Amino acid sequence: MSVSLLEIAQLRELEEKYARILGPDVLMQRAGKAAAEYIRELHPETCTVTVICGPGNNGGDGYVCAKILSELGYQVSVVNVGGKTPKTEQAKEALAAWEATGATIYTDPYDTPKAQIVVDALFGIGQTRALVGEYLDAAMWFNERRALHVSLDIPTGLDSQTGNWVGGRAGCRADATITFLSGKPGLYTSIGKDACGEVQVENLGISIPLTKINLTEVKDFKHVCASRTKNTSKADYGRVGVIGGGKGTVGAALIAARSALYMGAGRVYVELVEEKMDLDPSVPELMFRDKLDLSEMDAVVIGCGLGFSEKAKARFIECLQSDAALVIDADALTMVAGDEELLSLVTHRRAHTVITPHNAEAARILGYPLEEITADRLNRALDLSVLTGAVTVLKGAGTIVCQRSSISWINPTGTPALATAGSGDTLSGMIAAMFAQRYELMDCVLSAVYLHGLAAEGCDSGILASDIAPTAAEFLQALRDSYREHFHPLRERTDPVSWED
Ligand SMILES: NC(=O)C1=CN([C@@H]2O[C@H](COP(=O)(O)OP(=O)(O)OC[C@H]3O[C@@H](n4cnc5c(N)ncnc54)[C@H](O)[C@@H]3O)[C@@H](O)[C@H]2O)[C@@H](O)CC1
Ligand SMILES: Nc1ncnc2c1ncn2[C@@H]1O[C@H](COP(=O)(O)OP(=O)(O)O)[C@@H](O)[C@H]1O
Ligand SMILES: [K+]
Repeated sequence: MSVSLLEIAQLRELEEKYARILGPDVLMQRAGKAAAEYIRELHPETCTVTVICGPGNNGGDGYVCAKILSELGYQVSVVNVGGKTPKTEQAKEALAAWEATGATIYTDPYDTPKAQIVVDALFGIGQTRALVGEYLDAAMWFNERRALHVSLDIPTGLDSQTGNWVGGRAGCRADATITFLSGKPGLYTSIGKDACGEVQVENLGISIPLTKINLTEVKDFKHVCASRTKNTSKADYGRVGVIGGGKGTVGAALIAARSALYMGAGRVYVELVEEKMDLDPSVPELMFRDKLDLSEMDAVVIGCGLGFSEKAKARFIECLQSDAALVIDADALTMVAGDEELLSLVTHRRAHTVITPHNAEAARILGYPLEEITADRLNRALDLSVLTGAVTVLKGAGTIVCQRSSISWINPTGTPALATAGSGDTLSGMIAAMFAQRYELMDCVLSAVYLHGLAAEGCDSGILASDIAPTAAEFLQALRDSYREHFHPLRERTDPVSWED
């Protein structure tokens, strides 16, 4: 099962339920304690800490955390930013408990002594409007410190749903975020990827319900991680066809095709609509056809470097009418934008269909300005799946995978090293390879997206698109080794991945 990411309404519901069951302040006490323990893990040696607290329950968490850290021997300064009375009873009590220690309460962080750790407890999921005044100043103070920056629940200013800044106003940037009850979608996509630093989820001893938004984990595609049976041949791993080859962009189809081979497709064929090639000397395993017999293909990738010629469009229509699993990428996506006939063919497909737009392609298909996509990538991915009936892979930092049933996954892997020409083509080839090997629909998509991202972990740049699939294949092998080890009846369980549900 995936890791659930809860939306605000679901978090509020849980909060109310457990306030009734456990008492109103128990979750805040647990959150503050978990935060203090997390900070101790990050910096076991006692040191100077400044906690900046806002007017709501996030601030309450901050007061509880401050008191526990102080009891652990850290030298803690606390700021009640703006000096107002907290808005909730629990937060008032938490402030009173800190005051009872006799420590100074600051109202302006600039008055506090220098600290090695700064803790952001300004706002959490209750922030509804852009930061202004003393709160904005406090967030700027936080960012300016040369210290370890820790945010409680979410970095102040971040929209926990979309991963954008509330009201477009930048807030706190943390090195580490401890988030309570469950992960939230905004921590794992868009600006959230930068603002949170390392994310630690602390469920506060509460059982978290399954939800429609998940963070992908390896267990979500464990069937792909099972070893192949030995008595097999290439016929068991299917045929992938890649159709591209617009003038000057042959490479895109070759990259996709090569990736499909690395990810285990039995045979891979290439059809170039405008160009002619019989052999790719760097990948002689690829086979070239003037026109693929679509009925022989298990999976087809169309769009990578395809161009927009009449011939390309006619071929796209034939693919849409075929029974092959189809990955629609790049130029084919642009063709669909504003073309009712093509869109209708997409929606009427019976075989598996995946669309892999980046934000700009998503904007074209939906007919929205780009900003409306980036403002809420999760909901726009859902719009795309509803419009097309296809599984949507909305690419970018925190790629979103979404089904029409409105179940979504945010992919946790990937780095800016993937922001290089051709890496999307690689992903399309990888997805098609999984289809050719006849895994279940979501196993195919989630595994390809996850492994594609994993291949770039630890790098900011310096990766060529054609290097991604070979590295992803190595990671897949490591997962298969771990899986086999785990389920081997005679071996000790030492593998790092937990495979049980
Ligand atoms: N959901 C839960 O079950 C738990 C929540 N806890 C904490 O409680 C937080 C949520 O608490 P709250 O609902 O009090 O929310 P916040 O602490 O985020 O504060 C919201 C308050 O600030 C006001 N506000 C919003 N934006 C503002 C702005 N830009 N300038 C000034 N005021 C603004 C709101 O009107 C509201 O009164 C969570 O993020 C978490 O830290 C934890 O204590 C433990 C459990
Ligand atoms: N900053 C980033 N962090 C994580 N993944 C990224 C980042 N930038 C790009 N990617 C990934 O790289 C790929 C780029 O695809 P795309 O934009 O279609 O490139 P191309 O058209 O050159 O093939 C996508 O899988 C996307 O999710
Ligand atoms: K916060």
